[in-house]
Amino acid sequence: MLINRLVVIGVGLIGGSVARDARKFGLVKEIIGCGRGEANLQKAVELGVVDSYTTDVADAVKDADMVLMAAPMGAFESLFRAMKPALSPNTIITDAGSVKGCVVDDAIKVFGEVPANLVPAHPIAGTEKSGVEASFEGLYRDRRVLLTPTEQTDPQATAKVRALWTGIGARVDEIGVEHHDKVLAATSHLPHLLAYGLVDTLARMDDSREIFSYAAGGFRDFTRIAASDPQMWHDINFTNRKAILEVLDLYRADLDQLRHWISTDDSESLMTCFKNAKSARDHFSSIFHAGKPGDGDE
Ligand SMILES: NC(=O)C1=CN([C@@H]2O[C@H](COP(=O)(O)OP(=O)(O)OC[C@H]3O[C@@H](n4cnc5c(N)ncnc54)[C@H](O)[C@@H]3O)[C@@H](O)[C@H]2O)C=CC1
Ligand SMILES: O=C(O)C(=O)Cc1ccc(O)cc1
Repeated sequence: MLINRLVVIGVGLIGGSVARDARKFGLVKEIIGCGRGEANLQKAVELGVVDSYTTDVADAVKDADMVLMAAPMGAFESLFRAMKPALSPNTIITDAGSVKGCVVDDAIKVFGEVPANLVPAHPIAGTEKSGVEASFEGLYRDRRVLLTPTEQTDPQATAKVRALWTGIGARVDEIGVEHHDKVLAATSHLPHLLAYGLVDTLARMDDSREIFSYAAGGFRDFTRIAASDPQMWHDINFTNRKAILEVLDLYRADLDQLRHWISTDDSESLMTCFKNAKSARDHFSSIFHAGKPGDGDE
């Protein structure tokens, strides 16, 4: 048995999916859910995702072997504060948040240093749905999980978190915190921002009903992620502000360039751009894993 008592703070899509598989693969003896929404936590017990729950964070973590934080990024600092008085030095703290620099920063604010047993992590798969009822077994089979241990992180804690993810079928890599946030700003945070922005722009147009009713598959592909949880994406944009602004500025400049080519009838430049993009997309699609929710390539 890898973990005696696992505490999942935020039993939603991600926390619930990890809990389901941790149990299925016999990695945990007991799973305690913790969060703010009692109805969701009760549902988690009914579904067998957790064994019991509490809304009191200190109570939840006091005898935990591992705490998995799977709440929106904006909640992390107050969660660290709430767990601090009850944490044992042997308890491993890990998370599933989409941004990693803010986890380290929040931990330093609360604990005065990066705790040796903090192993920041990010599973790079999910869906646009939220809540425990959206969680499912197998979400992380063959999916990538990035661990971002710091210099202070105890390698044994990292090994245990790695074993949890590999135990539920994920492929685990380690990467630096800052590098993680830069890469994910480009491949995940920017596309979500663009999808939200486009849908909002079109929804505010006079003929929006007609626009949406005649939308083809391409529009659905591009905007599925705009149905994601607004609170979660609000928090991601502010906690990864610097990296997102950098890549957004780059993209804005390239959009202006596209506009310029169209307005000046520069057919050659537009064609070159589209050909380059197509060959890059064709090349990268061979390394995507198609056919499962959350891979962004359905
Ligand atoms: N949705 C996705 O596809 C992915 C999400 N993530 C990250 O995982 C985390 C959780 O996301 P989801 O499971 O999708 O969200 P979710 O909305 O399905 O679940 C989040 C849970 O956290 C609870 N919660 C909210 N505020 C809280 C607080 N202050 N204290 C305790 N619990 C609180 C909510 O009640 C909910 O049960 C986020 O940090 C997100 O960035 C990471 C990878 C993929
Ligand atoms: O629904 C999708 O396609 C996603 O991109 C899910 C997702 C959302 C946030 C993450 O940090 C990682 C994956």
